[in-house]
Amino acid sequence: METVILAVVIAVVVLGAIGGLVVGSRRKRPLPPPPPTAPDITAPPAEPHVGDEAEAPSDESRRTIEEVGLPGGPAPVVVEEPSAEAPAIEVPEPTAGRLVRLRSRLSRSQNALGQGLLTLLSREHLDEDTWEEVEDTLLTADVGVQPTQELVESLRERVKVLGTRTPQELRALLREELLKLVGTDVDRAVRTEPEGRTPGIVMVVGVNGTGKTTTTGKLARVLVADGRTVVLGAADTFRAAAADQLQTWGERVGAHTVRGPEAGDPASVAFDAVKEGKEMGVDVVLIDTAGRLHTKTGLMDELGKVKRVVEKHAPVDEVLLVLDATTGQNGLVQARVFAEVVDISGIVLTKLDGTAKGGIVVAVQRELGVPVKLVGLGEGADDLAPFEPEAFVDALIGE
Ligand SMILES: Nc1nc2c(ncn2[C@@H]2O[C@H](COP(=O)(O)OP(=O)(O)OP(=O)(O)O)[C@@H](O)[C@H]2O)c(=O)[nH]1
Repeated sequence: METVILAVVIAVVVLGAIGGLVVGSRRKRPLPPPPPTAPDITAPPAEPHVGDEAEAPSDESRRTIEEVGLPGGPAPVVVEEPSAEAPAIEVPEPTAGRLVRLRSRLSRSQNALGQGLLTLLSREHLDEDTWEEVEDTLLTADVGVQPTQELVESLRERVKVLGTRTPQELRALLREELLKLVGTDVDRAVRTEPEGRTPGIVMVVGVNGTGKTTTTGKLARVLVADGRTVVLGAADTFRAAAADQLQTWGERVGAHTVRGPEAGDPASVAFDAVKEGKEMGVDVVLIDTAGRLHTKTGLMDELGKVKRVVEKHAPVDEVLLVLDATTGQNGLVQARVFAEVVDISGIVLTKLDGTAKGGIVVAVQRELGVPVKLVGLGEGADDLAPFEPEAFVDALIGE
């Protein structure tokens, strides 16, 4: 019995000791960290990095900023796309009599050339020195050597015959002689009405900055003013802004512009322009070409290519060379080079309003054997005028 009691006591003591150990060891363990609660964020969340999980996509359809109303605020406003407004189509001024209307723009040439000559010829004694001054006046106005000599010779002869001279007689004499130099019996109409087919095809060529793109745009207005329909071809693909510039000119008079990719093939734009012009049934297709530097043979060759490609449709009716009247002799050099590459059929002299060298009209015609057909007398949209020899000479000598 005593043995049993002893065994029970030992068992109780051993169990107690074990329990105490377990409890004791548990108490010594550090407390587990508290469950995470939402922290107060004071700094922006870090940027995601490569390999970070993307947020789970939400199926909820997103609302646009217009749909999210402010609490208690007004109902969301529906913003409507502004309807693209068609630009107003302008009605250009008629072309008849434009040069007469714009003749005051030739005042610089009038003072230097017309008035200069009249003053010299009115001198009582026309000695050698005076005739030399006449010659200098003509040369300074860029009339050119050969035409100057012809004019001086003729004037000397006629003044001698005339004897005493009244200002009216002198004026009439000079008018006649200048008209002879400029030429009155040439067809100066821009050829846009080929027989038996439409559209007429006009190419506009010239060196950068002569006013070529502007002239093409103004010419579209000239044609529209005369009741024709026009498609423009922006084959100046080298200068990015040229196509925009041309398109703006076209839109103003309701003319469609055919364009190509920037730096694309000018010949293909020109080809497409004529194709679209045919499909649309317009009267005239005007092609603006890149302002080629006359020293760059490759570019010049390309101009020839534009013409050849266009002629797969039909012959080009008119090739207009745009020359800046203020560049004088340099303009003549350009004219010569262009004439070698394409057959120039007409000349447009721009910026005659800004020069005293109106005599370039005579010189350039002589140089190319091609008539001046249009003259630029300002930057205004309707400042391009059909060239009329009488109105031009009258403006020079001041009626
Ligand atoms: N005063 C005056 N300015 C003109 C006349 N014709 C054109 N201009 C101006 O000349 C500048 C050059 O004209 P553009 O048409 O851009 O010249 P562009 O020859 O086409 O030049 P590229 O496209 O670079 O070949 C423009 O500021 C025109 O307004 C004119 O008859 N008189």
